[in-house]
Amino acid sequence: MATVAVANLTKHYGKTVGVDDLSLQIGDGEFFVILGPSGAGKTTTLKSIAGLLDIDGGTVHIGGTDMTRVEPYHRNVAMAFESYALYPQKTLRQNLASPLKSGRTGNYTAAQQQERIDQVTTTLGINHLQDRFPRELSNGQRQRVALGRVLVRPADVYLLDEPLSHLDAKLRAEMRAELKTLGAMSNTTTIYVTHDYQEALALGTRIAVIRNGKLVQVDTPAEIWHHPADTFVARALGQPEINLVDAVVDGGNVIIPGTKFAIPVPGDLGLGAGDKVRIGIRPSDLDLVAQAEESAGHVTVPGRVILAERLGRNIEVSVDLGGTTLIGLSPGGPLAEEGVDVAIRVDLEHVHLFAAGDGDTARLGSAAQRRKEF
Ligand SMILES: Nc1ncnc2c1ncn2[C@@H]1O[C@H](COP(=O)(O)OP(=O)(O)OP(=O)(O)O)[C@@H](O)[C@H]1O
Repeated sequence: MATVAVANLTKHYGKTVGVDDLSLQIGDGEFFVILGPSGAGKTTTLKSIAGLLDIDGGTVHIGGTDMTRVEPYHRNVAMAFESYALYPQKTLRQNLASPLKSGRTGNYTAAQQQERIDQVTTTLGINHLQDRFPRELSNGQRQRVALGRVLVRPADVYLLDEPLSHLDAKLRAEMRAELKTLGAMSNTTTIYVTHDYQEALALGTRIAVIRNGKLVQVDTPAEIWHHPADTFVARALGQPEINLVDAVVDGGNVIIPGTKFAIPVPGDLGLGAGDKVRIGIRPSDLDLVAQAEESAGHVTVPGRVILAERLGRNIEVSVDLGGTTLIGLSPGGPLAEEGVDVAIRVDLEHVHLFAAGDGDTARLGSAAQRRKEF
């Protein structure tokens, strides 16, 4: 177990930005997730912590010790990559035993080795396959063995780079649950890279969202979900994506022009008449009701369902509010039908306000302000 502190980390590949002045503080025993789209700099960050890259600037401390110039071998971190190599001529058990034989992490008796192997293979659901060779395993099983090769070795920090990316959705969900128990069990500091927001929300004690090599927000999954720092973070989480709609301050209300959407202007944000903002509403926070009735703490707006498509367990509904369409997720029923006049109802706490603009714009007000806004 160890803390990890990355300060002002910078790495360029020629003219391409890998990471740019990135700072992260990771606590002892944390399961810390780095979330970001392809090319955001996730792998570059992990490799820098592992010592596998020549960085341009910044420092890496592990367990309070400056490791910036220390060879990877002496950092006592274990890193798993997206693509894994297994020894083809060794069984699953032998593949997992080899990291325990290197000697640098202590000497294990055969019984101790087997105990660790059993623990890891049980967690990963491959205990019954210990005598198989890699060629006798499915891709998903091979990926789990490769992950096992990392986890079997005691290390101060595990660095996992999209370890579930090659698994199908069902297996991924299962493995996610298993990894969570493993994290809780081993108590080792883990830094886990993914571009899958569900994985990030399910696994992370905290999540760092990065974009173009820069940190955008770092917080608990609940904070990131409920108080995204900007529209980029808001859009990165949730499927279907958060609705983002232009709005304007009119009198004491924020309104969406052309619709009956009106919410009181939140205090403390310094908004005045005519100011433009963007409203964000997650589809999962939008309920369909029969009519627009006043309801304390909510905004209700009449509209019409113009599209209803099944999306797994839910129906994705597009509701036209008068030239503005919002997407909602409904469990079904008579309101979730095309052509039906309905109203949408949203808890005011779930109405996000962002600065006006087309690209990524910032959340208005601090998280603390926003929480007591309405
Ligand atoms: N060896 C390299 N040479 C040149 N450019 C690189 C190299 N490695 C990474 N990059 C670039 O640096 C940026 C960050 O890459 P990185 O692999 O860290 O992103 P990532 O977030 O891990 O992406 P992915 O999810 O696709 O793996 C990208 O623009 C990438 O093209």
